[in-house]
Amino acid sequence: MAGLLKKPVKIALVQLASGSDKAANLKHAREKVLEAASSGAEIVVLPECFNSPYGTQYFPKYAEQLLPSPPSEEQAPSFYALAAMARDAGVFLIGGSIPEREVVGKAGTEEKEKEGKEKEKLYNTSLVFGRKGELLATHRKVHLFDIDIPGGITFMESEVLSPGNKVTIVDFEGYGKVGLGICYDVRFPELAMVAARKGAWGVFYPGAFNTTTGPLHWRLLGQSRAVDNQVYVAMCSPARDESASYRAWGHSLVADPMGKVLGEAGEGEEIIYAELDGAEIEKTRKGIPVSEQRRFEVYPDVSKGAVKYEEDP
Ligand SMILES: NC(=O)CC(=O)C(=O)O
Repeated sequence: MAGLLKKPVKIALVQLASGSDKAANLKHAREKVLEAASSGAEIVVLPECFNSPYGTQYFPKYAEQLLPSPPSEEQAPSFYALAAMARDAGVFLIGGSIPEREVVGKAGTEEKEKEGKEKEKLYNTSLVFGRKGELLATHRKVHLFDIDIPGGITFMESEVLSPGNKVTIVDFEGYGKVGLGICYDVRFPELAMVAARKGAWGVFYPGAFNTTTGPLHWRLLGQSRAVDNQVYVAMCSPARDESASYRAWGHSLVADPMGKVLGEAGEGEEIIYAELDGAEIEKTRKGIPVSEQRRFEVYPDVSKGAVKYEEDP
């Protein structure tokens, strides 16, 4: 009987170097996605904010209107570029994340009349495309990155962004289901736990940790989510740009269901490949059967009850 991961799959994490020129970033991402596909990858992942520099000052300028369907290629170039990359490479593409603009209170609506003007909300959003370039899922970063470490880093995504409100699980036809989170989401075990208990074989995180938190937490969190749930975990970072206001940690990595790191990048641009096999999930779960040993009479099952899980898009 096929397990959660229905057949072995090769994945690629593209630790992309990007800058301030959106068109150049999209072109470069396309080259790398095609390169990964020509090396046999069937699922390709891009980093958080791969089409822009990362920072609250950049989100409004780079944001595109994406949903329910993008207005035009001119207004949503990243959406169309990602769809074309997935189609031309023939891969499942987890398109990192990009700043998204949602116009609320449209002209003529009651909300608009009350407010007297159109308003907009911004999100940090990941788009997932299938092999024919069709949109499979969208995930808006649920946990906004608001931290203040004296002498380290202060970052307040919530000054500009609104959070997403759902757990995202996407079905890759022929392979099975994966969960999706963006960066800071990895610090919240519940998202990965819900996805795993709903049958995901892996959890994918486009992310951009930094040089303060990255050294201690990035790898630890990736391994923790893998071990907690006995699933594969993949985390894909941008390459470090020493001249940027936000210096990404890099170190894109894949952890297996035992928590072993199968591949990890350095700080520069690089593609990390890993071959994933569902038999590893079954072997781990047979040897350490935590999923049968849970004590839901002692604590609640977070995958039950008030879980927001909407069909995508
Ligand atoms: N950039 C993030 O969302 C998260 C991060 O850098 C951290 O948690 O540390």
